[in-house]
Amino acid sequence: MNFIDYPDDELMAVHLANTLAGELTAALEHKDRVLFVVPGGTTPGPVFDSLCDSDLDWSRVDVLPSDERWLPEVHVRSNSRLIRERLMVGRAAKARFLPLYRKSETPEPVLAELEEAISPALPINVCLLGMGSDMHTASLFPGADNLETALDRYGPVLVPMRAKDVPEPRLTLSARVLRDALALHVVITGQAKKAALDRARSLEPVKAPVAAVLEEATVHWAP
Ligand SMILES: O=C1O[C@H](COP(=O)(O)O)[C@@H](O)[C@H](O)[C@H]1O
Repeated sequence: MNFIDYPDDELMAVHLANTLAGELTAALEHKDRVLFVVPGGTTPGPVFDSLCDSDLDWSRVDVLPSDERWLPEVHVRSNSRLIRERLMVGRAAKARFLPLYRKSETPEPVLAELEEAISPALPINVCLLGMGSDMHTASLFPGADNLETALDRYGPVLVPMRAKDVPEPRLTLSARVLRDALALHVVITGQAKKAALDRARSLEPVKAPVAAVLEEATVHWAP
């Protein structure tokens, strides 16, 4: 794991956005289309604000959420909504969005359809993840019903997930797919998440799911 700490979150957003733009540009030199995975939640907004006007060929970038809260896209908690409103604007509006949601009460009936839509775009070229202070990343939550499947090294691409205290069903990329990303970053802010990261480094992924991706990752932290 590589760890970068920044004096504040504004500097982190700008620096991280530059890093991601550089990696996307480099990937576009070798591939026709590149796959960029991004998180939802509260942390990545400022990174998206800085990244969306980067001068790169967004028309050849596929943007895929790391996980989705099973809610209509108009819902304020929808990860897709955040990504569309904060990342896929300005120059980045030309990117193609690969949703992890279809209109259905639960993820299971549309799982195969979604997996079929995203599998041809794999592996991930550039991946940005968030982390909760409970040590979850994407929707790999400690104690979640399908965590074992999602952590399996031969596991599927997508895994539906339900966890205590998580208000809606989730759909998440599996640890295997995230770990296979050619460039992998985790962005976190605040002392509580720094303490959670330190704790996760000495735990098994089944207790601290973020540990499943840390070895390959660069973690960006600001107070
Ligand atoms: O529920 C989720 O949480 C994580 C972390 O979110 P944050 O609000 O603490 O930044 C996020 O990375 C994930 O995409 C989201 O579904």
